[in-house]
Amino acid sequence: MIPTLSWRNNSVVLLDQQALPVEERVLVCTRYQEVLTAIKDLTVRGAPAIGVAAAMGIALGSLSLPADSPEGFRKGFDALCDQFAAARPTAKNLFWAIERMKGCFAGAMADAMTGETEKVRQALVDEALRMAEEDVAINRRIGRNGQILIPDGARILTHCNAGALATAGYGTALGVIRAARDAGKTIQVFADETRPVLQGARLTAWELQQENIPVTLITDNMAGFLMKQGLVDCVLVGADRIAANGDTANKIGTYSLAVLADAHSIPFYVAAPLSTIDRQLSSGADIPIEERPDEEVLAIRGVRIAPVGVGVYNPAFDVTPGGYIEAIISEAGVARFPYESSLEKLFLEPS
Ligand SMILES: CSC[C@H]1O[C@H](OP(=O)(O)O)[C@H](O)[C@@H]1O
Repeated sequence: MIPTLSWRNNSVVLLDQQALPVEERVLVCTRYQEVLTAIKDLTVRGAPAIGVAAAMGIALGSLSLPADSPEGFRKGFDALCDQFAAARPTAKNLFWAIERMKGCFAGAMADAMTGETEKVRQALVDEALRMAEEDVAINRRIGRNGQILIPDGARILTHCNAGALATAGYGTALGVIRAARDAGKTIQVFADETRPVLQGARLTAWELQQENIPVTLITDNMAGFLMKQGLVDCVLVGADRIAANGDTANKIGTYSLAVLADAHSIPFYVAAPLSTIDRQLSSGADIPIEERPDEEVLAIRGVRIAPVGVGVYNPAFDVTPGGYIEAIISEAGVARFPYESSLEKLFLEPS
């Protein structure tokens, strides 16, 4: 599979996720503005992936920053970071990645002050590439930690795409599925199509098919009936921002799945790197929820499915209270309710 994102000849190469599954094509970004647009229009999407994409975009933008003065160079860098911070509001990983790039810049400031801006530019590129590499390793650890929860023969329902396409590789929720398969377990996946942008139908179904992982596509409104028939053993999803008490923002429709799973006594798991956890947020009440363009609801691939002029509400995420979540799987280990303490332990005493 073409990598979700990569750095090639001072350009950011993105697998164009708007074109999948019909066409596998890449977008070669030679200017940071192209990366910024790609994040906004979901050419690249998924919490960890947009973090790494922003890091690469900032590194790309730094290559053309005017360096006639250290102050001007720093102001230009800060403006780059601000633009990427405004791209999408919900995924904590985006802001975590930007802070990491700022830390790298601060660490190289001595070089910037002496006009060694080429060293700073290279340090930023190296940091972005390191983040991409680390993300895949983190996802493999999430997979190992999570697959223990997956019984042989499990029938897993997932929502949206929390796979290699949502990360720098391997995936979070789909990373757990890959790890369970690699542990020799027989699994099958039910993928919610995930209206309105259809990440499940277009991306998860495609991604799992690439690896011959059995996947059955369902529409979002079928999940409850599937559970009632006893056809789901667990629900496994990704996350975009997790509050200190475990309240989790994820793709719209996740909360509905959690309530349905609770009603049918089906375990509901969240898989996410520690960079998704917002330790400053005591609950999910203040997680910013992105509202996206009406067109995403009014049409599918450009074909209008609703009358002109109808009102539209298009929140891209919802928040699942921590009490509905059986376990949160990270690279540092598995946290269980109550999350105020168990999540903090992951930061302090990784297993
Ligand atoms: C591994 S995080 C993936 C996460 O991001 C998705 O949102 P979007 O496709 O809008 O970026 C969705 O919430 C996934 O669970």
